[in-house]
Amino acid sequence: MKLHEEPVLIANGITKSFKGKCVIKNASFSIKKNSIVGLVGKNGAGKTTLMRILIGFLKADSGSVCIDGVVRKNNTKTSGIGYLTDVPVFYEYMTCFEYLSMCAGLLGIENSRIGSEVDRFLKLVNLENSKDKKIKGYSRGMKQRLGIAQCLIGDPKLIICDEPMSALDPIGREEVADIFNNIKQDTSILLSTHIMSDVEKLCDEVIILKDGNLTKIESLDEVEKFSNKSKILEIDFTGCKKDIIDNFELIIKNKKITYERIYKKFRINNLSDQIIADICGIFCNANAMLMFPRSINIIDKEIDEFF
Ligand SMILES: Nc1ncnc2c1ncn2[C@@H]1O[C@H](COP(=O)(O)OP(=O)(O)OP(=O)(O)O)[C@@H](O)[C@H]1O
Repeated sequence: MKLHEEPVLIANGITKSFKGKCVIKNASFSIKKNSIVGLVGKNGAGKTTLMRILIGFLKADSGSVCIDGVVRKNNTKTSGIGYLTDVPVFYEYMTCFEYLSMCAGLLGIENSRIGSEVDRFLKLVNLENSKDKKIKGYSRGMKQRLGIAQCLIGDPKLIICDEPMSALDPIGREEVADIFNNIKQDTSILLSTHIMSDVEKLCDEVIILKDGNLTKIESLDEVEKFSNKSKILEIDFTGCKKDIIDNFELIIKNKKITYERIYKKFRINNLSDQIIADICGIFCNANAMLMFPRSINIIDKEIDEFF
């Protein structure tokens, strides 16, 4: 999809310190319409702090935030942005329909429109069949989808989601990813995450926070390269004969692939398309060489190892 070039958010020179420690240093960036932007960084990098400043829950020491063309004063809350915390809390004795209706009312939607509006959001997050169940019976994934519906009320131009997929199982993560891909036609999304495969699957751009400094990756190609750097290809020859394993090692050495060997396991960092093609090529000929590893896996590095 071609991204619309007009930014929905422009942050300029955001700086924030806590007790003399600078967590965000002079950060400037923008978020385009119809885009999904990942915010990544290790624990304590300042992701939540930055998101809270953008939404207006926290005052920056300096800098400005402009939402959809309107510059927000430093300490005012912002309309036009929805916010989903990492662990959303609901009135669990309510049904999801009742809860969203209450939120819609509090946000000033006219009574006559609340029912149809809530149904529209429930459809977007695939909860229409559970709308009359009490929230306390919801799974973690359903609660997360309810949280997304809540922050879509009022059709904000941007939603900001703190670790929206971290606590979910793979199916829950897929469901949330599908929802994000559907709603980005109308709403840009800034999401923080520790999960690099989610970044690769979802994000058009990535903001990296490290030591208070912000850098941004702005093309899909670069996002893919960045995400590849976060992966390790692990080839496990446990149970295989030593000469077969040594032969494999010789082949990858000749191909100048950098690797780490731990007894019968190989770990290959900094994956590229070329390396993946080379490894596939080797195993296409595996039959002739009787080279059958026990497993070949692509795994995500721990976020702290990556940064
Ligand atoms: N209200 C506060 N008072 C003092 N220090 C704070 C406050 N809020 C955050 N910090 C500090 O600022 C730094 C950044 O915290 P923040 O929660 O923004 O990081 P994060 O990237 O969201 O981390 P995580 O991935 O663990 O959620 C941390 O060192 C944290 O201890």
